Amino acid sequence: MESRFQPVILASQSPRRKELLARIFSDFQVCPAHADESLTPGFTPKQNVACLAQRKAQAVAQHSDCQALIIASDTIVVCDDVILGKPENEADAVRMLRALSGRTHQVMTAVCVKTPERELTQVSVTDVTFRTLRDGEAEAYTATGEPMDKAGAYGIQGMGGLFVTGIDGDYYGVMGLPICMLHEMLWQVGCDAGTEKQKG
Ligand SMILES: Cc1cn([C@H]2C[C@H](O)[C@@H](COP(=O)(O)OP(=O)(O)OP(=O)(O)O)O2)c(=O)[nH]c1=O
Repeated sequence: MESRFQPVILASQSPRRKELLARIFSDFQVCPAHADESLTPGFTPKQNVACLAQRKAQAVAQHSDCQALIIASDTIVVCDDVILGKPENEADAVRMLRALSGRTHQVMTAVCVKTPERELTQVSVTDVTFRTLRDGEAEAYTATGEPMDKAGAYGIQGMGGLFVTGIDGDYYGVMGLPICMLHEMLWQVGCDAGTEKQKG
């Protein structure tokens, strides 16, 4: 069975998500979502990240072909119930990295899959443990620029991986797109993405 949804649209500007979605679909469109990314007071971190992914999917759906399959995602880092999004500036990045030093935090990535008939949202949660950072390490890492477009101010797939002593959960969820969970969700909405790449 082939996907009956055309086209497949990734509602994201993230190069990591594009790279990871290419493991499932060989052909898809990329359409960055312009959605309100403010948090909702009173929501848990899980509810907030789910809501952000839904907003991104809905924003792109408004301008899309009626048979489109839209995939949107949002990633947050949660440390002691405090949500860390992308750092606002270098000082903010250093502050986040120091908060994560020597501790275990959660990375939550929500995925929203939207078809003409259905909208399905799920959240992947992964525990990530950082070793204790030495004096000056947070500043030196921030100066590389790598933290600036990433939730929690680090990239596990880059030099940020040097801080990680272990993870419990989905590595790809930490990177921004949990491909195993997404693949299962695609089945649930009636898109047979198969185990081999197919045309979107
Ligand atoms: C924790 C962590 C986050 N990230 C990234 C994934 C996300 O791209 C980013 C969190 O920001 P998001 O707001 O989830 O996504 P984005 O702005 O990059 O892209 P878009 O909204 O258009 O989809 O942090 C990593 O790349 N590696 C990591 O280890």
